Amino acid sequence: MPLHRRIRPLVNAAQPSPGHPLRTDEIALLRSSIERVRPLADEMTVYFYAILFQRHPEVRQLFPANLDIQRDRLLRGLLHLVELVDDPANLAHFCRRLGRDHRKFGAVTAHYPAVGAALLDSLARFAHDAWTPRLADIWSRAYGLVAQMMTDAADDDAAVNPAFWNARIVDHRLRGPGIAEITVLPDMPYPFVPGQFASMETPWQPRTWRYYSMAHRPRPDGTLTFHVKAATDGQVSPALVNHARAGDWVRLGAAQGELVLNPHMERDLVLVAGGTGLAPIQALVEQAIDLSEGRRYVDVFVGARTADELYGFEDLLRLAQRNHWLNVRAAVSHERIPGLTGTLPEVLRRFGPFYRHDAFVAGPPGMVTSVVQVLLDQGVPHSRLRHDPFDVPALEASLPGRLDRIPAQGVRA
Ligand SMILES: NC(=O)C1=CN([C@@H]2O[C@H](COP(=O)(O)OP(=O)(O)OC[C@H]3O[C@@H](n4cnc5c(N)ncnc54)[C@H](O)[C@@H]3O)[C@@H](O)[C@H]2O)C=CC1
Repeated sequence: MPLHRRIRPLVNAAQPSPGHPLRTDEIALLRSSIERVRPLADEMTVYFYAILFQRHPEVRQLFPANLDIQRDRLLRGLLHLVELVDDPANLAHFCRRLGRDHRKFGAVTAHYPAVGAALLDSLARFAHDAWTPRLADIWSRAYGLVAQMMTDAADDDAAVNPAFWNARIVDHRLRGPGIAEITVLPDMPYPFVPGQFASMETPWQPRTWRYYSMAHRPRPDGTLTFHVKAATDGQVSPALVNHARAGDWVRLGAAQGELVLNPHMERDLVLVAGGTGLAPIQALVEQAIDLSEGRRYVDVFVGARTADELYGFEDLLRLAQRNHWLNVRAAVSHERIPGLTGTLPEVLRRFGPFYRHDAFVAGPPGMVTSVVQVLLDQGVPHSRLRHDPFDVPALEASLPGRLDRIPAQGVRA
């Protein structure tokens, strides 16, 4: 049975049924307890992992050696779940994605109670006197529901997909300073739609997963190409750019992401790519070519810091030469070159307004935030703006209809 038919609405102020739905007053309590621990988030997450690993040492092996990013994600995930608690459809969507994605960590049903107990004990400790038996009961039911939805989704997914895909690097080429285009061949068919991304684990940082978008529509030969820039403070992307070679193996989690075209919509499109955010935008351009056949105009803006980093632009120009409805423009922000100079938000202000368009934005979080603001100022409604808060997608990726509520923020790979 599909998951959405299995879950009952979480909120039911009139008729609370024992053990399950949360009433409005209970949700308010849940939220106020989270606000209470929010300033102590760092200490609370350290404590959470400490007691979890002390009680269940076998769980430690599921996590990367360096827990810093993971710590950050736990609390953000929790905050996000609490934010969605009165929105059953989106909560189910989020838990489903989380449950499916957690399969790659080897997270089995048996671990959920251990995590839940550590979580409640941590909340109890850091909420101090605000923690009451009633609050403990509310949290316990909320956690139980989330864990149930995640395990159901994981079970459903296990019927059709592997927990992860092994993929062999078949091509590795440098496209700019510190930028590589890496093509892999998964050992089994890898389903995705253009604009989505995969999580990737490399042999150089076991159990550390980073996110990279497929730069194309699905191909007949099943290969996948990613754009990777070696972040100076990163652990995974520098290894992928500088050490990975054809013949190396990586692992991929299931495709995710909401940066996807609705094939039934025919509005004009504005697509904005900053740096390696070009990957999903290029995939959307390919799909628009398949779908549109000139039924709509597509404006693409590609931004880079320097001309050397403006890889991939010529490929787009060639596509534009063959498709009159496709316009592509590039902007360079940290160098003066003939053509467009400036940051993407500045350039979009010059070319807009795009209020009749559907807008898709991909790139560094700061750029996404400011481009989204420019588009909102130009009258693009939230409902027609799509972006993935890319650096923490499994936990905070935008949900249909909630795009306006999700901040773009995060850490570099
Ligand atoms: N689906 C998605 O949203 C995807 C996101 N990404 C993310 O894109 C980023 C790419 O990084 P790089 O290639 O190093 O980009 P970058 O730092 O070289 O910047 C690319 C462009 O964005 C502009 N920009 C950067 N920060 C800005 C800010 N705060 N305000 C306005 N404009 C700004 C730059 O001027 C330049 O035009 C990574 O963080 C990666 O995680 C990558 C692929 C897909």
